[in-house]
Amino acid sequence: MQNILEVHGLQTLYGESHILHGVSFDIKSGETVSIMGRNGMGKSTTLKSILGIAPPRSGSVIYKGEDITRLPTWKRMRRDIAYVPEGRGMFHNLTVKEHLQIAARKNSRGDANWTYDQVLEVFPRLTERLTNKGTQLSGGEQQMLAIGRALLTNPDLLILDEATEGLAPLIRKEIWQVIRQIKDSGVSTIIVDKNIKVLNELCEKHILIVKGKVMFQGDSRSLDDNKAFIEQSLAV
Ligand SMILES: Nc1ncnc2c1ncn2[C@@H]1O[C@H](COP(=O)(O)OP(=O)(O)OP(=O)(O)O)[C@@H](O)[C@H]1O
Repeated sequence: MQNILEVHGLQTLYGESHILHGVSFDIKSGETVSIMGRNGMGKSTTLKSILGIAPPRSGSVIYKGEDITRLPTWKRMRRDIAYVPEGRGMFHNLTVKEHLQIAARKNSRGDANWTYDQVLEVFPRLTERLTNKGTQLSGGEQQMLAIGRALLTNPDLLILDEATEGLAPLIRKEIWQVIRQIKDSGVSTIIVDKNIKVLNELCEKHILIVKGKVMFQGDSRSLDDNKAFIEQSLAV
């Protein structure tokens, strides 16, 4: 299988603060990959470097064989990368329906595998909220809307930061079910989350970041073999 993404030696700084110290990994097409790590270790910064929101000082991001390290974020999005950030970014003046309608587009190949109706089918809760403003939704509904919006761009690579953080158990369960459906639809996905159990079962590959360095990468079997070390690295 071909790599959809290769990240080589990312060194990323915010001003004088050196956050990423040579982060490298790759993702095969269709793979679902977890990024784990304690708070403040550089998970979101890794995602932001891939997206061009926090461009690395050195290192490279290769997407579908093309070096996109210096491309502006919007051009990466036009290459079918979608991002669901922490905090979700809803507009207070737009309804759920409008959020979804504005996001919907074919991808760069002209495909529209995810449609407005399909998104409502996987997130029936949103159907009941179509006329509500984005910011009137509960945290879980906002997360569903954020994922729905991302899907409607028909991405090849979906990046989810803190997909289930702070949500009620039942809502988490619904979101994990949808992430499973996204996986089954063949979209390559990067998920930052803290739930090792679900990630272990869902993802083919796992990456552990500690203080801006990749301290572990491997498949679920290897994750099991290194469980003690990984749990220790995630313990607060
Ligand atoms: N815009 C910024 N300016 C300066 N420092 C930042 C900025 N964003 C993040 N940082 C710092 O960079 C470090 C890594 O943050 P990052 O958000 O990548 O961590 P994380 O592993 O995603 O953790 P969390 O789960 O808390 O988001 C932290 O020390 C954080 O305070």
